[in-house]
Amino acid sequence: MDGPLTPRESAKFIAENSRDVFIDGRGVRRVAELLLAKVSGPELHLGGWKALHELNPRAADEAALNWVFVADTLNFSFWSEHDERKCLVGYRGKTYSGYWSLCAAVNRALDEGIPITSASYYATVTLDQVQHIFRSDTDVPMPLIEERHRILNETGKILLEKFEGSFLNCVRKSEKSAQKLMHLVVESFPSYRDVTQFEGKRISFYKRAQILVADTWSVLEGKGDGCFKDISSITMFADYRLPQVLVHLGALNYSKELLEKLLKGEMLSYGDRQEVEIRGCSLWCVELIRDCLLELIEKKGEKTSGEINSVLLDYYLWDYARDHREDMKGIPFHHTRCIYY
Ligand SMILES: Nc1nc2c(c(CN[C@H]3C=C[C@H](O)[C@@H]3O)cn2[C@@H]2O[C@H](COP(=O)(O)O)[C@@H](O)[C@H]2O)c(=O)[nH]1
Repeated sequence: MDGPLTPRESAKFIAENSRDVFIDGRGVRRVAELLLAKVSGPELHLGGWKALHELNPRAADEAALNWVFVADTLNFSFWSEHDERKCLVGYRGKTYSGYWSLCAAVNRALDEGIPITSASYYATVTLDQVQHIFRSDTDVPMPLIEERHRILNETGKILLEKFEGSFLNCVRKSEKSAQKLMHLVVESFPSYRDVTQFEGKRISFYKRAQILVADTWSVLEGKGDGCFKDISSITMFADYRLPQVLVHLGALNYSKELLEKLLKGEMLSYGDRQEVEIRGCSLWCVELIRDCLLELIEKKGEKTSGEINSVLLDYYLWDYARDHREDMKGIPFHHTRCIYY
């Protein structure tokens, strides 16, 4: 049986058949113009991954890669039912929420001498130990903690069996191809298989596999084993924050019926038609924004600080969403509880 459509093909197909989510061409252009002003700055540059984020590793070595692998293996579902009651992790004098609470907990564990980024440790780590490592400063635990425990054991065992316990060996097997690495990760590690159905077709988003490739490229600073010649083939990562910021910026719209559902905080299940439309149209929207931005750069002869691709646009828009949380309060994000994003 042939595989699912690629994320890019899936997104195009979904956008062409979507009933409740719509891309706004004028909004796409407005976002591209917003980004045009940033193309020569640090935010739309590979170096921003380290320069702008104090919890990310500084190094570009095997240990840093294994840090990225654990972080992206657990990089899912941080949202809480009530925003005022959520998991928080204090680390080195700062308090972190959401994805950053995961990174803070990993760094806190390493500081405490717990080798949480070593496969030989997390392949057999117990649920009690995982609950301690990812403990919250509030009475709200990190969501899906049992799933995180199961996935750590499963992933650690496979990394030991197939890649001598180091993600560097997985990267080296992909021979500097982003696509080969993405597919090797999806084939080897079940929790990365972000695949579902839409209108009778098998589609893929591979959100965590794609962000793992992107973070590998970033942590290795695009050099050596991380010099992916095809990094531009990686699309944005279909999570629950990007749709929210794209609606906020006017590039994406929801039908009245869907917006009402989201405003009520109704759950959508992984693979539901509307959930797939939100993820697919967001992905396609970012592809259109990237095309428009590259046209504007060409037309205006703008100097860029390196190649502009969907990975960098995604990172920028995700950071923008974190920095504009207050302004975006009125825009709902979809509530899906799953291990894929
Ligand atoms: N599209 C996209 N989704 C991303 C990321 C990240 C963090 N990655 C990079 C960002 C900085 C570092 O440089 C990391 O490399 C997390 N997420 C997703 O967001 C959700 C968590 O959101 P909140 O609850 O607000 O923390 C959850 O689904 C999580 O999977 C990204 O970059 N793009």
